Amino acid sequence: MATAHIQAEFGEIAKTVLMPGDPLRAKYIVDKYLENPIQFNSVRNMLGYTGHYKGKKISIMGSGMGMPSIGIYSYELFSHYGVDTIIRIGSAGSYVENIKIYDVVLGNSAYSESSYAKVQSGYEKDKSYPSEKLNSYISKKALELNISIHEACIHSSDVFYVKGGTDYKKLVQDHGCTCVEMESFALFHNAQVLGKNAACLLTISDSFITQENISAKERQSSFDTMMILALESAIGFQ
Ligand SMILES: O=P(O)(O)O[C@H]1O[C@H](CO)[C@@H](O)[C@H]1O
Ligand SMILES: O=c1cc[nH]c(=O)[nH]1
Repeated sequence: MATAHIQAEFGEIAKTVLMPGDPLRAKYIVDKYLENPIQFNSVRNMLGYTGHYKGKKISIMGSGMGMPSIGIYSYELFSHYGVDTIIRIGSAGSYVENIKIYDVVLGNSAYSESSYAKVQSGYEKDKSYPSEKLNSYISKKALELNISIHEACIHSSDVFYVKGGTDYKKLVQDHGCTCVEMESFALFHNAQVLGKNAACLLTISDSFITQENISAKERQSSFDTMMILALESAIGFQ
């Protein structure tokens, strides 16, 4: 039965879902990599599809931007549709010199100022964590595919435009954050409370160090290295 945000019937969504923030990034991956895709969601234009990659069933769905949005979709996927594993595939801004534009980061923790986890279940800490088993699988897969990744702490921010600019050096120094995005703290938390698996792969689209950034079109359709790592990890981990 449908939810208020996802129109799919039970069984139409695979056990493993890849989630970019951008629904058009979801469509790009589906068009390029999936066999026989079927669209299961168009509510609010949050496009979701199920198809096959190398013969294995997999779903790809946009999460929207920010923790409230991925909080809703990931919760419904895990608790209502029987999804076991979500791998976020996002863009991020680098806070450190050695993580450069187009580098791929695998989050080993997410620091946040957000109240998401406290409101959701009373969790008071400011870091949440991915599934260890899933992360170590992705890490092994990256080695096997000769894809270089940084395993690092992510800053999950509620605010894209910070007055006066983000004090990123303080976030690096005080919390070990290496890059910023806006969803993984909530995704990791939902997976934790529901006993499911979550991980977050990011491609660097902006650098706080060099001020470089890539276009909206590139954020939609140029993250193939991360996409291949996510697809290969998803089908192997199932
Ligand atoms: O490219 P996505 O996956 O949306 O991720 C990042 O991009 C958006 C901001 O531009 C935020 O959602 C942030 O987390
Ligand atoms: O949240 C984000 C995502 C990409 N780039 C940023 O600077 N912040």
